[in-house]
Amino acid sequence: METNAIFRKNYGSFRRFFSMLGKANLPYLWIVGYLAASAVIANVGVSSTEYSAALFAGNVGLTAVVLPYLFYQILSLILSSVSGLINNLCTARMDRNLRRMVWRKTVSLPLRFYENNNPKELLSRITTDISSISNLVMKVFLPIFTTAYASFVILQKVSSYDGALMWSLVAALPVNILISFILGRLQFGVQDLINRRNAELTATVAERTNNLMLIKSMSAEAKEAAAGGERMKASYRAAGMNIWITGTAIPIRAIASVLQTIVIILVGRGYYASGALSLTEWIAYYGFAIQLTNILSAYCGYWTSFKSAQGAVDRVSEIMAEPSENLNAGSTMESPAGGIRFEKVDFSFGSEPLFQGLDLDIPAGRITAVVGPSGSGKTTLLNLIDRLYPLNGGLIQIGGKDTSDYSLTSFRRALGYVTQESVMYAGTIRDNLLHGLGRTPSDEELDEACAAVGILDYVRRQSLGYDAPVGESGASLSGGQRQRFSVARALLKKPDCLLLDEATAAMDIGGKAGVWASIRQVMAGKTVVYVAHDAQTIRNADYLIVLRDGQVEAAGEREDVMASNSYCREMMENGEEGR
Ligand SMILES: Nc1ncnc2c1ncn2[C@@H]1O[C@H](COP(=O)(O)OP(=O)(O)OP(=O)(O)O)[C@@H](O)[C@H]1O
Repeated sequence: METNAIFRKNYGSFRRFFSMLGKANLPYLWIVGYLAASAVIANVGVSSTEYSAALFAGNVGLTAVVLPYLFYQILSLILSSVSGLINNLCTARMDRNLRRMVWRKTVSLPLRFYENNNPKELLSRITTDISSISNLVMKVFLPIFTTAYASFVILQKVSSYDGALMWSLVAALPVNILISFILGRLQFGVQDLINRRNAELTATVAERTNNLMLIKSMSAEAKEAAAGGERMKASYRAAGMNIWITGTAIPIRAIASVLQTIVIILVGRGYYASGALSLTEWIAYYGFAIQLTNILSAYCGYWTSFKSAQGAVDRVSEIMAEPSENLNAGSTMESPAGGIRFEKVDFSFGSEPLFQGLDLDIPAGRITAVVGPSGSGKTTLLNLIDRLYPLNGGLIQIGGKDTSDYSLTSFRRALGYVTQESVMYAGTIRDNLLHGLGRTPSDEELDEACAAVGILDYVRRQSLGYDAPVGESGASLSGGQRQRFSVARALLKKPDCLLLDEATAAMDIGGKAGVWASIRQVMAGKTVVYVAHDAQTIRNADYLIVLRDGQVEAAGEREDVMASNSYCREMMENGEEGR
């Protein structure tokens, strides 16, 4: 999306970029090794050029010229291979470290961040953009030093032949630099466009492959194929522009290089003709001048990478500059026992407020159902209790203490929360049950939790038991089975406060009853808050809260509210009819 905050056009934030690099734990030792190897290569290159000049000037003495020439040639070859290897290793390590850093940041950003930025586009941040940044460091920033040193060594040598010659050579060099600079600016714009188009394509493919079932059930294959095709066409167009610009740049650079060579010859020939240079020096001068041109042309090619990476730098450093959730600030929540109180809570997702001055009491040690029409704010209420979003105003207390006083990590660990989606990851049943648990329970304890939610028989039927894979996002499980494992995972936390968002909605009637009997038993004397949509589930509550448009319409003992509240009565009547 062009309007996406990640893509805001705000280039040039190098302070943020260097602060990001500072945190990335770069492979400094390898970098020093690369710089040292480059310095040695520069000096070896000078010796090698001088011996080759002597050789081609007719000095063919075996020990004085030929053997040293061969020695420096071979040494230069070996050192160039080693330095190339180190450079590639550095780039790979930098990729790894930067990806780790951005990924750590990504998972620690507040949910609010993802309201404004498409999470799927972050895939490209972690893949393509990080590669551009590693390239930028290894192919642009470090070569500033290696190129400068190599140029210095060469110019120093030329000036040892004749100082004026050295300055004439320096004056002749900027032709190539100017051309590369102009081409670099052109390529930057196109490369940035390619990155954005690829990010959009990745986001589309990731989202659609997650929802293949919907696409098939809606017979939307042709429409989705066409929509994906449009994204691919946009990527292709951007790549096509890049190919044209790069294709045009090659002959322009070649012409510039020929012109440069002519200028070099014109500059040096006068010195040779006047006898200021010997034949060997004249050949060496030519070799040095060509080397210098090649070094600077290559560096100006890196400048193109620099311009291309600027967009990536901006996007990634913007993510890194986003404030993370402060997970560890505050006191440690030992046990969220006690009633939950909302005091004048204000909350909104956008400009429209969802809750305004919401006051609400959820009793301790009892089972409370939250009901209400779709969109009335039930899920958000649970999310706010779990502190997944910061409040705009007011406070939420548990047991008389402001929940924001506790560290987020200890607070969320102490609460059990089964969300509406029953999220499962690719992995084994055990991986999913232990996710975020912070301890390794015995198989007996796992059996107990699975028996409580009626899924133990299923586990026993698997030849691998708890080590059976569940497929991508739990694809090999039914909706009801996913919910049972999700509830088991929450029960294994042994929470003093359990939040359930339609956590039994996909289960059969008998299964629901069994799971609720277990929840009542396991959570006896502890606080349970759940969102319910159907008559059967409502019956499991002791206490009932009816939400409507972000307001509490009714709250009290279940029987009282069911008898007095029109929404509940209607719900029960529909529920009875349905059975
Ligand atoms: N991440 C979000 N970004 C923006 N608006 C949101 C977000 N989540 C919920 N909303 C809006 O907040 C309101 C309350 O949503 P919520 O999911 O809490 O309702 P609900 O009562 O749980 O609904 P349902 O019974 O359908 O699950 C809705 O208008 C919804 O559109």
